[in-house]
Amino acid sequence: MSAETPVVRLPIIDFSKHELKPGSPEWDSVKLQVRQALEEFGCFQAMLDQVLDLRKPVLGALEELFDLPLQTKQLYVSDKPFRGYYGVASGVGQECMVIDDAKLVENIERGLTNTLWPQGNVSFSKTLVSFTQLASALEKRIRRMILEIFGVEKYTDEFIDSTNYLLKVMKYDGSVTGEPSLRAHSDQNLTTILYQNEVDGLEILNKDGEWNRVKLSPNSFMVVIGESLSIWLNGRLCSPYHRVVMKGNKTRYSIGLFAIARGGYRVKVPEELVDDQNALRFKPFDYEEFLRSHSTKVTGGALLGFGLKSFCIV
Ligand SMILES: O=C(O)CCC(=O)C(=O)O
Ligand SMILES: [Fe+2]
Repeated sequence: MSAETPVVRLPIIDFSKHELKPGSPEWDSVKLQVRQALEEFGCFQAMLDQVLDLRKPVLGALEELFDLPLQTKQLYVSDKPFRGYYGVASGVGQECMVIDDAKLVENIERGLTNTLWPQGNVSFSKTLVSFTQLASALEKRIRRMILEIFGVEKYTDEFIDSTNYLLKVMKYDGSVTGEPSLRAHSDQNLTTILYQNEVDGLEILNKDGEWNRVKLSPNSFMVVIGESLSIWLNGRLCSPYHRVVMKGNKTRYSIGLFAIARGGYRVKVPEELVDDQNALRFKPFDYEEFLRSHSTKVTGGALLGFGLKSFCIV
């Protein structure tokens, strides 16, 4: 079955224009492309000049990290949901590490780098921080565009200010079994920004219920809508189902920045998105409360925690 999976080329949207300021014609043109891509796929590729500059250091840092001995990687333990090293638990050759509140440079430096390299590793920290900064700036721009698309831009600052970022680095061993290395899921957070090495593996479920392999461009980040944002929009955009299936024996590395509604912030559908034609579909929720109450599992290394929509459905 797996050898036949068709390839989908997701739209590539150019974010590298320097004049890309809210209100400019360039901004409006990119916003329109974002809308079309999200309505069709729930995801797209965002092209940025700086991505190619970061490619070598980021992929190098991922290899350097996962090449460490297992005992060293296991020093990065979890004292909070999600944070930590998750290795080979799934039995499908996937390892990952999650750094919470990655927005804070100190958490990368103090939490991860200094645990794994007690003598320090400045270039490693710098690389992950650069990725985090570029990806989070892009995420904020895209969220602003999405709110404008639905005429609720007045909430942009409050919404963005209530966001935490989580950084996740992943390694997938090659496999020929056709079994997913990361099982099918939709991201439960707000939005996800992904990047990978040259080894493909990501698949998304299209509207006809068929799996498509995603061919990712080396100069672009993959942008994915999560369930929290879909709920905030009263269901207006859909979060795509996706998984990772490895083919062949090459190792895949990926890195993701996950925007998450901060604990204490109630994710609530704006009143402007509810009317006679659009009944309120979701009750307000606190994402951290959901995680706590919903026996969230980090299964196979995925940041899952299924069931957000059923948790808050009206
Ligand atoms: O490795 C990837 O590209 C996808 C990872 C993913 O979907 C996730 O961690 O939620
Ligand atoms: Fe995902």
